[in-house]
Amino acid sequence: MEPQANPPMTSKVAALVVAAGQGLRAGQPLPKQFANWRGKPVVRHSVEALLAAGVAPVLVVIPQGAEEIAATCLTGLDGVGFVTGGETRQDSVRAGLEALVSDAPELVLIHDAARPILPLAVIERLVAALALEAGAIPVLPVVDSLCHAEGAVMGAPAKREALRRVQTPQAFRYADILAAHRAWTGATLAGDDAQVAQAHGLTVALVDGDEALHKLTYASDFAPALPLVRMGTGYDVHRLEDGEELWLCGVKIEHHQGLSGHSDADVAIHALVDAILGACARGDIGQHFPPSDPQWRGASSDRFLAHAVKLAAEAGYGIGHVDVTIICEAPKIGPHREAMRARLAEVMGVDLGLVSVKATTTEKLGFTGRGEGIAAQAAATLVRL
Ligand SMILES: Nc1ccn([C@@H]2O[C@H](COP(=O)(O)OP(=O)(O)OP(=O)(O)O)[C@@H](O)[C@H]2O)c(=O)n1
Ligand SMILES: C[C@](O)(CO)[C@H](O)COP(=O)(O)O
Repeated sequence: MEPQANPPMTSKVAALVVAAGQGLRAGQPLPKQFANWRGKPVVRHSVEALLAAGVAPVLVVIPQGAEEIAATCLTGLDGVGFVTGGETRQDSVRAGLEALVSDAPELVLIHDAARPILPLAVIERLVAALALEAGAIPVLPVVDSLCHAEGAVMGAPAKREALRRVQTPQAFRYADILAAHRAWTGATLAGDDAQVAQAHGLTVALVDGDEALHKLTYASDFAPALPLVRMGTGYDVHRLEDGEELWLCGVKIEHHQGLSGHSDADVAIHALVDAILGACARGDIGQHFPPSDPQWRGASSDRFLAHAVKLAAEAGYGIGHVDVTIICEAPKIGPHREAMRARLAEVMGVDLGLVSVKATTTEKLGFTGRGEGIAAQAAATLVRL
C-alpha cells in the first residue's frame, strides 16, 4: 500500500490528554494542568487544539475527585470525556487506553496536558508517519554538549548527534499501544509511551517536534510572558546659570553659561534615563538617585545612565534604540552631535547606530526661547534579551 503523505484528520484519530499529575514542581495553588496560563487553563489549550484538528474523542485523564474543576476548565467544549488516572503517568495512560476500548479508534495521540501549545503541523506529521510505523514521536535535536554525571564530577562525554529530546503528543496505532501497555513488565517505569511501545517490539518513527511544545514544569514556566519590545519616554528641564559647566549627553560644551540642578545637570541624560526606566517600569531618576542625597551633588550623569541600562538588563531587556531631543536656542548642538552619540553609545554599551541625538529651538518662545533653561526629551525602546 502506498503511504499516505498527509492523511486528513478524521474520527479515526482519538486522543488521550494526561492531566492526572499533581504538578508539584510547578508550585501553583492548584495542579498545574488546571492553573491559568496565557489566558486560560493549561489543559484547555491542547484540548482545543486537538478538537480543532478534528481529533475525536478527546479523553482527558484527571486525578481522582477532580471532575468539577476539570469540567470548569473545559466548559463549553464538545467531544471531551473524562477518565480517572493513576498514581503514575504510565498508570494514567493505561487507564485512558482502557477507557477507549469501546471506541476502538484506529490511531491514538497521547499528550501531556502540561504541554499547552500543540501546533497542528506536529499532529499532521505524526499521523502521516503512522502510515509506515506503529508509533511516531516528535523530537528535537540537542544543542548543548552532553556528558554523564558521576556524582558532582563529569563522567563520560555523550554524543549529542545521536540523541534527541522527546516531546508529546506520541502517536500510535491504538491496538498496538494498548497491547504494549498491557504487556509491560518493566521493573521500573517507562519514561514515556514510546518506550513502552519499543519494549513491545514496535518501531517508533521520529518526526520533527516544535520548541512551542515546551512542557510547563517549574514555577518559572508560569511567570507572565515578557513583551518582546517595550518603549519609554523621558522629559527634563534645567536652569541655565552663570558659573556652571554645561554637560549635554555626557559631553562638556564650552558656553557662557551652564546648567544647574541635580548632579552635573545633564538634562539630556536625565531625560534618557527616565525613558529607559519608564520602558522597564522601574520608576524615575529621582527615585534611584534622590536630588536631596549629597552624594549625587556634581556627580557625572553617566553613572545614572549606566545604572538604568543595568536595571533594564536585570529586567531581561537590552537597548533597542534611543532618541534624544535637546530643546534650546544656544549652544548649537550640531557641532557636538557625533561626540554626544558616541559618548551615549559608549556609556550604554551599544552600537552607535542605535543612538540618535537631535536638537530644536522653540522659535525664541518660552523659557528655552528666552535662554533661561534647556529642556530635553527622550524615547527609548528595550528589546527582550
Ligand atoms: N500520575 C500522573 C502523573 C502525571 N500525569 C501527567 O503527565 C504529564 C507529564 O507529567 P509531569 O510534567 O511530570 O507532571 P506532574 O507529575 O504533575 O508534575 P510533578 O512531577 O512536578 O508533580 C502531565 O500532564 C501530568 O498531569 C498524569 O496524568 N498522571
Ligand atoms: C512523556 C514526556 O513528556 C516525554 O518527554 C516525559 O517523559 C514526561 O516526564 P515526566 O517526568 O512525567 O514529566
